Amino acid sequence: MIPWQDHRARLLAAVRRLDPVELPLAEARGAVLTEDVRTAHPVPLFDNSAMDGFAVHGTEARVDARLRVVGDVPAGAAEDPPLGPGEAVRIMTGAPIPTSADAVVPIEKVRIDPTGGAPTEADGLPAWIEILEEPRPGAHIRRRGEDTPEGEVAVPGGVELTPWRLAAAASAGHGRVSVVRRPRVAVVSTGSELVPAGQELRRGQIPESNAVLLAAGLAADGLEIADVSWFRDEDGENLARHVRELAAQDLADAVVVSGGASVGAFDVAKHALSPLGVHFEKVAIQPGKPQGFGVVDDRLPVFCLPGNPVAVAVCYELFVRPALRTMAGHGDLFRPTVLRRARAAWKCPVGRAQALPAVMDERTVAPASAGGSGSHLVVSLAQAHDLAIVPADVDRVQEGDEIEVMVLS
Ligand SMILES: Nc1nc2c(c(=O)[nH]1)N[C@H]1C(S)=C(S)[C@@H](COP(=O)(O)OP(=O)(O)OC[C@H]3O[C@@H](n4cnc5c(N)ncnc54)[C@H](O)[C@@H]3O)O[C@H]1N2
Ligand code: MOO
Repeated sequence: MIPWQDHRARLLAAVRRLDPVELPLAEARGAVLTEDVRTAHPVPLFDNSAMDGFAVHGTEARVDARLRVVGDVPAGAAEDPPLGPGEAVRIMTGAPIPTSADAVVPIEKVRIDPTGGAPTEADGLPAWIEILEEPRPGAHIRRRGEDTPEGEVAVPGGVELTPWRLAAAASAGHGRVSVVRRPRVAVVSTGSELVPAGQELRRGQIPESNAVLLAAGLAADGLEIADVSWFRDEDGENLARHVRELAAQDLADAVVVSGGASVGAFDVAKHALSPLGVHFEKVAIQPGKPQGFGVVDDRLPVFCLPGNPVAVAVCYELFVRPALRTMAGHGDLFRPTVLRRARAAWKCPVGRAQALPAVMDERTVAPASAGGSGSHLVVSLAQAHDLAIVPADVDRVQEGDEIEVMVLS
C-alpha cells in the first residue's frame, strides 16, 4: 500500500499546467491570470466629484457667499463649463471637475436659491446658491491616478480571478485577460446497478450519485464538464473506446472514473483501462483504498476512484481537486487545515490513514455520521462540512485527541 501523500505527490507530478488563453472578463471568473494586468491609464482617469453638489473656486466659497449657478455636469458629461468669479457649477458624483474649479461643496452644505427665485430649468437647476460650510482646498475631489497610476500592476499574474479582481482589471482598462485554460473534465460512472436519481428501482439497483457529486464539485471549482457518461460492468470495451476517443480527439483534459477499481469479478474500470496505461494500486487511506491513475496517450490524465460514494467525495478532495488545480494554474492546491479536539472517541482503520466526513465547531470535531466511518454512508455526507484526517498509525481516536481537520466549507 502506498501512503496517500505519496499517491497525491505522484498525481501532482504527472499533470501539467494548461496553456494560456485569452478570455473576456465575463468568462474569466475563477481562472488564473498568466501575466500581470497593468493599468492602461491612471485610475481614476480624471479628477471627479465624490459628492453630488456644486463645483466652486474654493477661495470664494466662504460661509454665506452667494454664487451664481452657470452650468450642470452630470456623470458622463464631456463638457468643461468655465467658472467666472462668483460662479458655481452643479456637479454629480463621478462627473469630471471643471478645469477652473478646485473644490466641491456637497448639496447638503448649500442653501438653494436663497432669493426664492425660481429654478432656471425644468430639471430644477437653481439660479443661485448660498454656501453654508466652507470647503477645504480640494474638498470632495477624487484625483486622477489617486487609486493607481498608469502602468502599475493592478492584478498580479498567478492569482485567481475573483469578482473583486475582475472589477480591478475592468477599471484598469482591460476587457479581456490572459488566463490558464480551464480544464475540461469528463466524468464516467461505472456499474450495472446504477439508475438515474429519482427513477424507480428494482431489486439490486441504486440511484446514481457519484456523477452528480463530481459534476457539482467540478462546477463549484470553476472547471468545465466535458462530458458525463456511464458504463455497465459488461461494457469494458466501450469504456476503453470512450477514453481513447477523449484523448485522440482532444475532447477533455482529464477524466474522473468512479467504480470498478477494486478486486471484484466485474471491476470494469480496472479491466478496461489498465491496458491503456492506467495503473491500479492500493492507497493507504480509508475510504479510497483501490485507485488507479495514468496519463493516456501521454496527454489525458485519468483518475479512477473507488465506487463507494464517500470514497468518491473524499478522493475528489484529496487527490483529484489538487491535480486539477495544478492544471488550472493555481498556486494554492490544498484546502486549509485546522486542529480540533475530538468530541468523542471513534475507531480508525489499521494501517491506513482515515479521511472522515466531519462536523466541527470552534474547539471540537466529531464524525458527521452517527454510524461513524463508512464509505457507503452517503446520505450522512449532507451533514458533513469538513474532513477529519487521522494518520495511518492511529487505530483509535480518543475523546480530546488533537485532530487535523481539512476545512471544506
Ligand atoms: N475483496 C475485497 N473487496 C473489496 C475490497 C477489497 O480490498 N477486497 N475493497 C473494498 C473497498 S475499500 C472499496 S472502496 C470498494 C471499491 O470497489 P470498486 O471501486 O470496485 O467500486 P464498485 O464495486 O463499483 O462500487 C462500490 C460501491 O459503490 C456503489 N457505487 C458505485 N458507483 C456508484 C455511483 N456512480 N453512484 C452511487 N453508488 C455507486 C456500488 O453500488 C457499490 O456499493 O471495494 C470494496 N471491496
Ligand atoms: O477504500 Mo474503501 O473506500 O475504504 O471503502
